[in-house]
Amino acid sequence: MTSLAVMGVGRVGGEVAYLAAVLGLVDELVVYDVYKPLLRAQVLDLAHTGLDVAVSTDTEAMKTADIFVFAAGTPRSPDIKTRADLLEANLPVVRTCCRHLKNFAGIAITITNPMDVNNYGLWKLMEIEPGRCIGFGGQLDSARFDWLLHREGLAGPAFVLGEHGEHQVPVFSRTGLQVDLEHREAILGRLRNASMEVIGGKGGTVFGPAYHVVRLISAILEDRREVLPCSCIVDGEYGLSGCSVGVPARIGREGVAAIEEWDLDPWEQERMNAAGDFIRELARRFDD
Ligand SMILES: NC(=O)c1ccc[n+]([C@@H]2O[C@H](COP(=O)([O-])OP(=O)(O)OC[C@H]3O[C@@H](n4cnc5c(N)ncnc54)[C@H](O)[C@@H]3O)[C@@H](O)[C@H]2O)c1
Ligand SMILES: O=C(O)C[C@H](O)C(=O)O
Repeated sequence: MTSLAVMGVGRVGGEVAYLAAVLGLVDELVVYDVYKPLLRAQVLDLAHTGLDVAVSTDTEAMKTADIFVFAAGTPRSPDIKTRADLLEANLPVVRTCCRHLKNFAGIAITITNPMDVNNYGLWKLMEIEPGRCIGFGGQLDSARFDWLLHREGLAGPAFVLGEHGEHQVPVFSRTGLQVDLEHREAILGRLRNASMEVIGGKGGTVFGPAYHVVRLISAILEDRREVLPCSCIVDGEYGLSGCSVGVPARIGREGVAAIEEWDLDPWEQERMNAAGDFIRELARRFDD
């Protein structure tokens, strides 16, 4: 019996629950949303698929789920410039939702922005092992990086580390491509803005995040030990600590089985340092 708990079943949380059910990844869904009409609608809509998946709204049952997905809170609208600007709105949501998940025994996945900061907050508030708290965003940024490279007729392994935000770090040194610094900055600029056109056009990003979150869930449940760019609580890796930041993580049934230490070039390491400093400063809010 595999159980997936989803806190916040709006655009992304709802789609993750639906996809996990459709793909037969889980036997049970435990869903919750503070907005009761939406919660009721999502439960009914899932039931009307006729899929053989039990759906519950019992938050107590979240504590024993195999995977807990945190997607509750405010998303960006076009007038909210950066994901970090969501901290004031979403910090109380993290605090409220995690209060009753102390010592959660499964794997937690943070989606809500600012994701890296919130993943650190989830880890602190839930008091679980660092490797069982995974922040989602790097896979999506990497898919966007790959898409941008292809549009320029370039191709190569595309990974994005660092912050899921303004301080993201596309790892050009692993692409096998010679991209000069000016061109790197131009691509980084496009990466930073990649989601805004979607948000402006349809209210929020859905397909991209939900697809990659479900890939992450399946990597965990199937113990694939695949290397995925995820936000992890670091302890000296890449010279960073005291924060959760995007790094290449080997993902398996226990969560983060290992963090890979890649050789970064100076342009990349400088940006990793800036990402760590930026996230660490914001994450202090969870140290109170
Ligand atoms: N990490 C990523 O790659 C990524 C991708 C997409 C969206 N996001 C982030 O995920 C979050 C959700 O985005 P969305 O588009 O699904 O938003 P949404 O508004 O559609 O859904 C959020 C849901 O959270 C619920 N909620 C708010 N406070 C709650 C609480 N205290 N308890 C339970 N539920 C609560 C709301 O009622 C709403 O239904 C946002 O912060 C967004 O920026 C992150
Ligand atoms: O950009 C956002 O605010 C949503 C999400 O983090 C995304 O990258 O799609």
